[in-house]
Amino acid sequence: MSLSVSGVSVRFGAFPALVDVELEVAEHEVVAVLGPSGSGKSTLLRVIAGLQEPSAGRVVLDGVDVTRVPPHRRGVGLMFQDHALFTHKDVAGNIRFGNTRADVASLLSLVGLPDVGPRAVVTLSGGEQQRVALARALAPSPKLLMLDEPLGQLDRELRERLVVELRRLFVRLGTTVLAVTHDQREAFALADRVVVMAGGRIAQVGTPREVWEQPASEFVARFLGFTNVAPAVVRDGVADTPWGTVAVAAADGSHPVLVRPAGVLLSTEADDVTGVVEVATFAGERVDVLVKIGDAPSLEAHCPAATAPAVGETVSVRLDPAQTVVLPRNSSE
Ligand SMILES: Nc1ncnc2c1ncn2[C@@H]1O[C@H](COP(=O)(O)OP(=O)(O)OP(=O)(O)O)[C@@H](O)[C@H]1O
Repeated sequence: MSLSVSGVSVRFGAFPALVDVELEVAEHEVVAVLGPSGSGKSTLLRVIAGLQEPSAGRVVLDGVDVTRVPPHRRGVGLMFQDHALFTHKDVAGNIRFGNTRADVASLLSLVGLPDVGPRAVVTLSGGEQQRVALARALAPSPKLLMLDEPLGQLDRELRERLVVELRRLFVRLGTTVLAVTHDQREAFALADRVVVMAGGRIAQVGTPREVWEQPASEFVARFLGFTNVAPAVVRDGVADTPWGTVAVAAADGSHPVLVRPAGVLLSTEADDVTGVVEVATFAGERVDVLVKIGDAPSLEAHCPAATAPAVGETVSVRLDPAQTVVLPRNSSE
């Protein structure tokens, strides 16, 4: 099922929860909606599901305007953050609640739990309950499946495993999926495209790679976890940053600049810019280092473990142009 959201706004009293949101999702596409708490992700899902009436705008499913169609007639499935299984029913009973004619055995084998039908819900682990909730959401064979923080409550290791399973399952089923998450790694692993929201607006839409490589604003860059963002003055293809100069392809003027931690090159050879290692955190194959250069904000560097400097060491700092991104000057945040 294809989805088109156009000009959707939602106000709660004077508070604008969604502002003129435009979003197109193609049939079979998996899209993740990403953003900080309160940015409007759940509200957007609720508008599409028909649980929240928009103050303005339209929701179109497969070419049909459903803005005034009640939720149960939209053919969309919704799985909420707190998966809200009925604890007084067994697993099979929970799945049939969504659809009395559901093929419980196939749905359970689809989510990798073939034998749990007769089990009491409370005897399942958190991850198993999450999968049962997914099986229940899939029971009516929705053409558009919407998931609100599908892996929200689980620990990181389980989430990383389940997200790969979910992705495979969606590809196999060919269902159009819209999934809300506040975790960028989860969004990147799950989705064909991600939508980054900020303050009720869409801050960026793109493939995970596009968003990672070229954040649309300083806000998006910081939300993705990049901390090396600072104002720079560009002249003749060279950006003057608080951490030294670096070649960039940008017009002259002031721009925020992002330097990815892998592009902060540290060495013990004498060079123009030097700093002192404040923190060195072992992270397996690499060491995450914070370097203090004069009064500049601390600079994060990812160093190969074999050559990483120690705390207190003085190091030369160079910035790799290939890992430097000039961000738009007038970011909306
Ligand atoms: N029924 C409501 N009445 C008033 N304000 C609301 C209502 N529902 C949501 N809001 C507000 O709208 C904003 C967006 O809420 P929403 O739940 O969509 O955010 P979110 O991005 O899903 O956040 P989270 O990641 O914390 O779930 C929040 O500031 C929230 O407090």
